[in-house]
Amino acid sequence: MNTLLTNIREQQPLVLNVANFVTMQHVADAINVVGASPLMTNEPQEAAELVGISSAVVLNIGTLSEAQWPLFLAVGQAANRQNKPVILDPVAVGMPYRAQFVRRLLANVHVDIIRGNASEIAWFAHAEVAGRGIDTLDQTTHQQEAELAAKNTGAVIVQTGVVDVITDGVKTQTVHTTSPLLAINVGAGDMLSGLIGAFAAVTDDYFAAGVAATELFGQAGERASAQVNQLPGHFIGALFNELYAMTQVEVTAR
Ligand SMILES: Nc1ncnc2c1ncn2[C@@H]1O[C@H](COP(=O)(O)OP(=O)(O)OP(=O)(O)O)[C@@H](O)[C@H]1O
Ligand SMILES: Cc1ncsc1CCO
Ligand SMILES: [Mg+2]
Repeated sequence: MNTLLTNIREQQPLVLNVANFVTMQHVADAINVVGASPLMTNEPQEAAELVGISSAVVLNIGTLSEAQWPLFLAVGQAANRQNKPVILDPVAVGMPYRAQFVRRLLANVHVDIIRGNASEIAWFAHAEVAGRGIDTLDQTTHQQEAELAAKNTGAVIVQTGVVDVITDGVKTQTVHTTSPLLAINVGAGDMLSGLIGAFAAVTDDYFAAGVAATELFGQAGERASAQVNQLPGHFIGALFNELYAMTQVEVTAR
């Protein structure tokens, strides 16, 4: 039994998000259906007080602007001061502006978990991968890059793709759920990053949080894909239904 999921249902931790404006609603819904409580923020002045009532912080750079630098800094530093886990989703970090923003962020904020696709994680391994055609790399290379990214950053890395790789640079675990609809759903990665926040909110073991969230999300994605006969237009509702159902089973099975 996934005891972390039970902990989420019982504690209903608040997960604070600096979200992107494309997938914000889906991220809030995903966090909500597994039993945690989402809160989105866009005001640096309230960072300390919102972090104070939160159990994890998710920073997503999807629709970044320089005006948001004080927000990222205030929320990240408040989380560090208050010992709350910080999860980073480095959307398109290979692009130069985003790259220097993330470099600045990592110089000022300790990040506990980074969740990205293979191209994004490769940037943390090498810091020079824009347009490198990373998808042609084989899985062994992906895993080595995830481990190198973990060593470079000191963060647990959750690298998503056909196979998901979770590593702290020493121990590594792979998750083999296969859901093509997850791959094409805009925001699947953002939702997973939010769920990792929900799991990191209930344990200090961020490796375990990364594994549990990735397994849950992958399994829900597989079930939802089957439910809708692989039709993308019906997928998101089915995904929330399956995430919710799996959470209910976990709790009633106690
Ligand atoms: N080729 C694939 N086959 C099956 N599942 C995949 C594939 N690629 C990604 N996934 C799954 O999709 C989810 C999101 O991962 P992905 O790597 O697409 O994130 P992302 O690129 O950040 O997505 P987004 O930007 O849309 O949020 C993960 O659960 C991952 O396991
Ligand atoms: C499409 C898109 N553009 C910026 S963020 C985002 C959602 C995927 O992360
Ligand atoms: Mg993404």
